[in-house]
Formats: sequence, C-alpha cells, structure tokens
Amino acid sequence: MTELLPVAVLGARGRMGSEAVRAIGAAPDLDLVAALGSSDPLESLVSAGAAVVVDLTVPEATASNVRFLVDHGMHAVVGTTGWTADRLAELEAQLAGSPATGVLIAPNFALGSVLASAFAATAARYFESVEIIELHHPDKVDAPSGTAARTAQLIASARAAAGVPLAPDATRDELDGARGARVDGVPVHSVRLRGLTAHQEVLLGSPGEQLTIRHDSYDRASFMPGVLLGIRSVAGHPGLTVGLDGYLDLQTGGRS
Ligand SMILES: NC(=O)C1=CN([C@@H]2O[C@H](COP(=O)(O)OP(=O)(O)OC[C@H]3O[C@@H](n4cnc5c(N)ncnc54)[C@H](O)[C@@H]3O)[C@@H](O)[C@H]2O)C=CC1
Ligand SMILES: O=C(O)C1=N[C@H](C(=O)O)C[C@H](O)C1
Repeated sequence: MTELLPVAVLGARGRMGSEAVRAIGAAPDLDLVAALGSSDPLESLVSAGAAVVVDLTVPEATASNVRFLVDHGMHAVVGTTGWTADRLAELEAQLAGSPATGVLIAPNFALGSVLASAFAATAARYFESVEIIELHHPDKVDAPSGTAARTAQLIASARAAAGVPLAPDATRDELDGARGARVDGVPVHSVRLRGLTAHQEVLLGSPGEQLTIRHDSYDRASFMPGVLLGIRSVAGHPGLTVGLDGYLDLQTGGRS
C-alpha cells in the first residue's frame, strides 16, 4: 500500500481554507492530519506529523507562519497574499539554511489565472499601453489583489527586458486614486462588489486596437486543482517558488 501524504491546513475555517479541507479530504493520496484556525497553536502541526502545510490565512500572519514551518522542516504551500519583496527576501535567506524544504507562494491557484498572467506578460511587450482592473468580493481585506500585483510585476519585467518604454499618460490633474495604484509603473484599479468572487482584466492598447485578457473565478472550486498540485509537487521543488507557473510547463505543445 502506498503511504498517504500528511497535510495540514492553516486558516481551515476561512472561505479558501474550508474549501481546501474538503478537497484534501477527497484526495485519495492525501491525509488531512490537522486543520487549524487562528487560535490553534502551530506546535500542533509537529505532533500531527504534517509534511506539507497549506497557508490560507491573512496577510499579517502568513510570514510568521511560514517562518515556523521552515524552522520545523515542513514544506509550505501558501495562497495568502501580503508577500512583499522584503518578506520574500527574508524567506529566501531562511531557506538557504534549510535546503531540502520547499515553499510555494502562489498568488493565484487557478490555472486560467496563471495562464492569463503569462499571456498578459507576453502581450505587454507589443502594446503601447497596459492597465489592470481586478474585481473581487467586498470581504477581501487587501487591495490591490496579490494576483494583480504579480501580473503587474510580470508585465513590467517583460516590458523592461524588451526595452518597451513606460505607457504614455498625460494626466496632470488627478483626484487621489483616480488613476489607480502603480505596481512597478503599471496602473492597477481595484473594484469590490457584492456578488463577485475573483476576476481580472488586463487591458492592452496600441493605435487603433485593444486586446483584453480576462479571467473569472466564479467559485473557489477553481483554485482547488492548483492547491492539490502545489501539495503534491512542493517537496520536489526545494527552495522558494513564486507563482504556480513555476510548477507548470507553459510552453506551447504545438509542432513547428
Ligand atoms: N492563491 C489563491 O488562489 C487564493 C488566495 N486567496 C488568499 O487567501 C487568503 C485567505 O482568503 P479567504 O479564505 O478568502 O479569507 P478568510 O478571511 O475567509 O479566511 C482566513 C482565515 O484565516 C484565519 N486565520 C487568521 N489568522 C490565522 C492564523 N494565524 N492561523 C490560522 N488561521 C488564521 C481566519 O480566522 C480566517 O478563518 C487571502 O490572503 C486571500 O487573498 C484567496 C483565494 C484564492
Ligand atoms: O481574496 C481573494 O478572494 C483572492 N485573493 C487572491 C489575490 O489577492 O489575488 C487570489 C484571488 O484573486 C482571490
């Protein structure tokens, strides 16, 4: 008989955490050994024997949670937002002392979203203007979304590598926030609306044409295949991986 992989969830009673608990419970190769809420001690992960821990908590808690996991040699699959460049650098430094441990920081687990961000970064090299609109449920505590921030970073670095200048913008007189937040120079606009789940549009414009790359998560079920892929793959990817695309082959499968 093959051994089951012992998995724990942090934030297990939240919107994403409860969905992850269900998905892990239904997976024949995984064993849910702990499901922790905000007042449960992290030490119980050690006694439960968790090998992989999924963090779906809040931006204020996730960095210290992951620090604890790496300290205890547990692999981490993190969907929580709030991972600034400084926090990622600190985590990388910690992982250097724990070379067998894998951490996946995935701003978005939905395959369509990962693909949409990759398509947007490719397209952004060829268009004069680019802006992002992210749209979410109004219970979300952070803005802009982690996905939008990551997409903007991918777009900015693809444009910089291709020598594309900053998008033109003649705005001189602006009500604060009217042009959105700038993430690596890319304007990001956040909408919070009851009825929505998680949605994003990347608008790309050049003289006489526009391309819109849109992704919609209508249900948190959309994130679960990515969560399970992360759980099953993280031990095979020691060190830090940012973005589920790090575990996927996004090359086209076509023949030339
Ligand atoms: N990567 C992805 O695909 C996705 C990421 N998210 C992100 O996941 C995070 C959670 O989102 P939701 O589930 O919608 O939020 P939520 O507010 O429904 O759930 C968060 C849960 O974490 C708990 N919590 C807070 N601190 C904790 C701690 N120290 N230890 C254990 N539990 C703790 C809270 O009590 C709550 O139950 C957010 O950062 C969100 O942006 C959300 C959806 C998809
Ligand atoms: O809070 C959410 O709901 C989501 N958070 C993530 C983000 O901030 O990008 C992923 C997805 O957009 C849903």
